[in-house]
Amino acid sequence: MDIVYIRDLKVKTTVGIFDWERSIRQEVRIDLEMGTDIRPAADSDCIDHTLNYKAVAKRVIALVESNERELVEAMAEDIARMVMAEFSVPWLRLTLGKPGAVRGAREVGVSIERGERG
Ligand SMILES: Nc1nc2c(c(=O)[nH]1)N=C([C@H](O)[C@@H](O)CO)CN2
Repeated sequence: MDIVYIRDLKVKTTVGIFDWERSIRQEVRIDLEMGTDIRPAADSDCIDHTLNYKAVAKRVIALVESNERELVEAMAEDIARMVMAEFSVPWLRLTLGKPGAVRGAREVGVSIERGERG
């Protein structure tokens, strides 16, 4: 299986368990790897034959910007389900991080893997 990826996608959203976090928008950082077969696109050199990372990124940004969750776990699962359903992705690995959320750590968050690798 091949991978189409989006790395270091930064989006502002409302996420967190504390009252002060419910009233602000903070940045989350997303890495997304999506399983696919790139050979049809490699042979045809045509965007219609591949998983369009720009289209996926636009949907992820729209979802995260409009999403309000307490936990990064919930937000990560929302993104994974949307990508798999809307783009027919059979397998993905997603990291959702909150930069600077914990003093002394560059980033905290979750990494999840969903679906079957072909
Ligand atoms: N496993 C998690 N732990 C924590 C989360 C979370 O979403 N998942 N969230 C927080 C707070 O919102 C934190 O990010 C604020 O600094 C704490 N732990």
